[in-house]
Amino acid sequence: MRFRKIHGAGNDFVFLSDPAPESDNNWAKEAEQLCARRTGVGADGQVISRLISTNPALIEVACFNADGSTATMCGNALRCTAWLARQDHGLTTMGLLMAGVTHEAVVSDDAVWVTAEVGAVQPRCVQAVINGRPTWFDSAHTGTEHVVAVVADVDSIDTVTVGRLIRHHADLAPLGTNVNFVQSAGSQELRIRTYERGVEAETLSCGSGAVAAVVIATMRGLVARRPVTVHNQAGEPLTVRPHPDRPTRTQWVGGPVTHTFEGVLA
Ligand SMILES: N[C@H](CCC[C@H](N)C(=O)O)C(=O)O
Repeated sequence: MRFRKIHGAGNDFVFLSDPAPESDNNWAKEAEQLCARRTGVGADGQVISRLISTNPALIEVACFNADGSTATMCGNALRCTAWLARQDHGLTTMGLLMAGVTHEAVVSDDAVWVTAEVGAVQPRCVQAVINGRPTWFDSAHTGTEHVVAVVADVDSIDTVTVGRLIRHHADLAPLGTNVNFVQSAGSQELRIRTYERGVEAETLSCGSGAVAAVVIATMRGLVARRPVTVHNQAGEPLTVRPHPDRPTRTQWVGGPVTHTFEGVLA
């Protein structure tokens, strides 16, 4: 089977596009094997995409985390899927159906944009001591579980240690959460670091995490309800902006997509 390796602002995926309908693969197990950094292709996740209609253009997307768990939303995987849909099918606008939710997508030459739906927000849902300072995390559901802590300096955080602590916090069981650390970086600019559930590590960027960060940063008065640049560990910022028709419910997240290599699975 052919695969393509693509990253969305540093969040990397193994893509299997339009697999034969009769293939009865155990995708979760396949994801675990293919995402392994030493013994597989190496990725944060595996994405299976299928064009299910051309008019209107609709693509079904399934995303598995590196540990084989299912991601109900992955902004960067959706952005990469949309980029591929332009390559493969010449589509520049389309719907992307993931975990029962249809996301809008727009592909331009310099960025790929997808929508994220914003659900429940809960201020101060869990606390941790970070560098000796008790710090609250607010939660924001952006298609998947995210918590966000506003901190003075994201570089000073041991993201893996604190991330794991919060990800496994008893109050957030059994689902757990992705964990974001956010810092104000000027007018309409944030810096972010994300510990991702399912990868169980810090990733270089996270689309739904960037959206959660902007939702919480807006609530906390760090940014206004206008486009926000979110600087990540990849050095390839994502931009988050409110959907003009439903600014409180839906955000667009956009940024670069890079096709790095492709091959055939042995
Ligand atoms: N990196 C992804 C999020 C993956 C979410 C996943 N870690 C989970 O919650 O299962 C993004 O760009 O939105």
